[in-house]
Amino acid sequence: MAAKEIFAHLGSIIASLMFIWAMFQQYFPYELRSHIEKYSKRLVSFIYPYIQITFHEFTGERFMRSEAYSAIENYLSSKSSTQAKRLKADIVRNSNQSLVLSMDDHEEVSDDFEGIKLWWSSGKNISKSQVFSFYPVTDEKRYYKLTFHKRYREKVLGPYLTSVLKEGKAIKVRNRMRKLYTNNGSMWSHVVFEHPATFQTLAMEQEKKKEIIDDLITFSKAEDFYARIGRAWKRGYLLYGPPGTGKSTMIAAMANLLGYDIYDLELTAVKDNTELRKLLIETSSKSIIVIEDIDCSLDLTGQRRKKKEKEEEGGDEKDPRQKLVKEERETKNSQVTLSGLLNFIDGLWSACGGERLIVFTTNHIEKLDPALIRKGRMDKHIELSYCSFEAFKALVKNYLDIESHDLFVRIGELLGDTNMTPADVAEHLMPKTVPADAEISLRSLIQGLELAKDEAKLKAEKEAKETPVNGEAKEEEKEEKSDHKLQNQAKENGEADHDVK
Ligand SMILES: Nc1ncnc2c1ncn2[C@@H]1O[C@H](COP(=O)(O)OP(=O)(O)OP(=O)(O)O)[C@@H](O)[C@H]1O
Ligand SMILES: [Mg+2]
Repeated sequence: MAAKEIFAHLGSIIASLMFIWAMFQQYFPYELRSHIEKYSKRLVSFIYPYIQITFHEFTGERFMRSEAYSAIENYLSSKSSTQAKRLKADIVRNSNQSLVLSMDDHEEVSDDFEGIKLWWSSGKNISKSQVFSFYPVTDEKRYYKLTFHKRYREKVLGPYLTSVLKEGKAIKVRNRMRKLYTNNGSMWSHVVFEHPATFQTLAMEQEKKKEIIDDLITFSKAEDFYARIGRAWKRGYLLYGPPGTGKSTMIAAMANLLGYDIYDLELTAVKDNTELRKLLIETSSKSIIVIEDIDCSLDLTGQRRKKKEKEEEGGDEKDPRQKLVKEERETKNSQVTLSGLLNFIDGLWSACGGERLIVFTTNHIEKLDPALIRKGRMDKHIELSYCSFEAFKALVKNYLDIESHDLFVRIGELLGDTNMTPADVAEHLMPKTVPADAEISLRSLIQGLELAKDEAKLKAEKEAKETPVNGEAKEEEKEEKSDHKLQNQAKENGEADHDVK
């Protein structure tokens, strides 16, 4: 009964206060009112020891959302979900479509920074549009307000706000939709990148996998280190191995691990070095620039072939018409040169900020120019090879969800004797029935392995028979190889960066 009376009283007091406030606003002359408001605010700030900072959603240019506001929104999202009672929910389209909660208007959450207590509250100002319309548009201006004791002014304005903005931006990067860019001539176009590959699902030796993950994480956190030693914040990876051993899969896993965008650069579609420069300058920070099958996209053997061509055509060049035709053909073929690419890996990066990984893949590492893959350009060389027993166990855990089986011993033996790629092994392990029957898949794998072993044996026998006949050809090949070696040595001795045209 008593509580009811109190509420009744409270109600009437609030009603009277509101009435007085309305009268005050209506009948007090404007000048007087603003004076009273000004002085009352001063009085309040004199007694009230707290400082308030407001961060508006839109500042200056009306349609530009304030960066600080969205960073704070992200920063507060984790705090709001545990503290605020009224929340707003929204779906963020990232790799796992998570639900993001933020605090609703007029909610408050507290925060703690080195023992300092602070309060964040959200609110909105509603101003009616001045334009007359049948559907009056109300203009909502949201803001966040930070309140703290004036004693901590310096600490809050400096380190605290910096850390809030930094963390907020980092959360935004984590939540954003990632993109896969491809170049169409000299333009990038992009689609949403949603590849499910992760390092957990990647089949390779555990130790090697851990080393790569550690390397990537260290790189992504080393901004200060790279700045201190005066190097551009970039790292080159060369992934090599036979087709179907997981090179492309690993690139997707890298992007998923670090939350980077991917720029899949198709060199054959790039006209010349100028276009390459333009494309690379347009790439954003936090990205992986991928050039697949580098040996195929860049004609590294071109130099030698052109020399031979010149020798053959040496006599004809006196004829100006033929010379013209030849030059024309050369300019048509002239695409990106090795030196153009090298300049980019080395030169440009120092100029534009932000972290970048550059990944080359190839099936034939021996064909690559040593200038391209020396340390500093391609810092880490990763070999992806045929399926080992350890890699098989990882695959079988993913595909069939088993960790041991009687047939594993036989499979282990066969994997040691034959070269089968993880892609082929994976194909055998694909469930063939619903529900999956592990035994059927494993037997199919054994059959496949036995077949591959027999084929390899036949091939070896055939080659052994043909060897004496092909002896001369082998000799020639050897000569070519030593020729190549000599060239490479010459390049390493200082003229590494010259054009290979
Ligand atoms: N190490 C691996 N772990 C898990 N799956 C793998 C692995 N290697 C290959 N696969 C499977 O095989 C398929 C082909 O692999 P991927 O495209 O990565 O090969 P690649 O090395 O890029 O081949 P290519 O040289 O022809 O481009 C993938 O879809 C993937 O599912
Ligand atoms: Mg590939």
